[in-house]
Amino acid sequence: MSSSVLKKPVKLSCIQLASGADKAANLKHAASQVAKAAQAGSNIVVLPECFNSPYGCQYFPDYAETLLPSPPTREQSPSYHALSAMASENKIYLVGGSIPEFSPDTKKHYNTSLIFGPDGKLLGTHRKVHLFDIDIPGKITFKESEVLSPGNKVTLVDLPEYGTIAVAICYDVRFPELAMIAARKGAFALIYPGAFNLTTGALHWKLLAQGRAVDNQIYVAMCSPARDMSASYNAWGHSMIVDPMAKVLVEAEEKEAIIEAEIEGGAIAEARKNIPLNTQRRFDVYTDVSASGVKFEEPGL
Ligand SMILES: NC(=O)CC(=O)C(=O)O
Repeated sequence: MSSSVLKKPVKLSCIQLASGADKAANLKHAASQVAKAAQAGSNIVVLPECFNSPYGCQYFPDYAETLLPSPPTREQSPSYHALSAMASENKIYLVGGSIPEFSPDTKKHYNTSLIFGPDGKLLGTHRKVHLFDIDIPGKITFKESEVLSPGNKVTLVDLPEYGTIAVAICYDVRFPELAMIAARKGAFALIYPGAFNLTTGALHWKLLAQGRAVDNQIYVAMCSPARDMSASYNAWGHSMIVDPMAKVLVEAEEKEAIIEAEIEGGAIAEARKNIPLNTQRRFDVYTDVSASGVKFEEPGL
């Protein structure tokens, strides 16, 4: 793999958005923050997990939108149309965080990210593959699988001017295989809209961002909602962009913020030249999980 994984330098930003219960207000607010990031020069903009709703199993069905048939009508998915307009009006690539989705085909709910190009066209979708089911007694219990179903593919999205990004959602960051496959397939950045909490955020958020970066010698962006202590789920915040040597280039605090960093292919090439993991792997000792049987496409989403 060479430096050409990122064709030219690009400004990447994460919007650590403050969202509430009013979906229309959330969409309007997201639009104003995306415009701000674009005016400041960002070409790739990322929103957080469940940016249009509160985060929690009790909310997913009420906030869910229908994305099929594609494109959906405005009634079926106001968020799809709002995100498409944010991308086209600002001429940016937009990783639209995630939204709760209901599929009329499968009759199931998903946690889904929509990725749009500068012309407002949908470039890709990712349904959260690994659902957030944890139980840390006395701290946090969460069971997304009570309401949501998992996606079933690795998501790589081609941004013609720049190269390929991988998009996954929050808990997906804990699974190194997914990141490894995306990096071996040529992604220049792993982008995770996410919403860790005060327990796991303090322990693992930064560690995982740096871990995925150093394992794969790749940029990593993790984009959280702003922390709201009056909400039922308190997001960790601390959105960050990490470079291919695992250095944190920029990190938000807890409150609403836009963080941005210029990223460039030379840093990926240099990391891979100086520490040449890509030529030192021992596939005679262990299996290359990226070599076969990887699912990239999901018909109709
Ligand atoms: N919210 C998530 O999906 C994941 C999370 O908070 C964690 O892994 O911790």
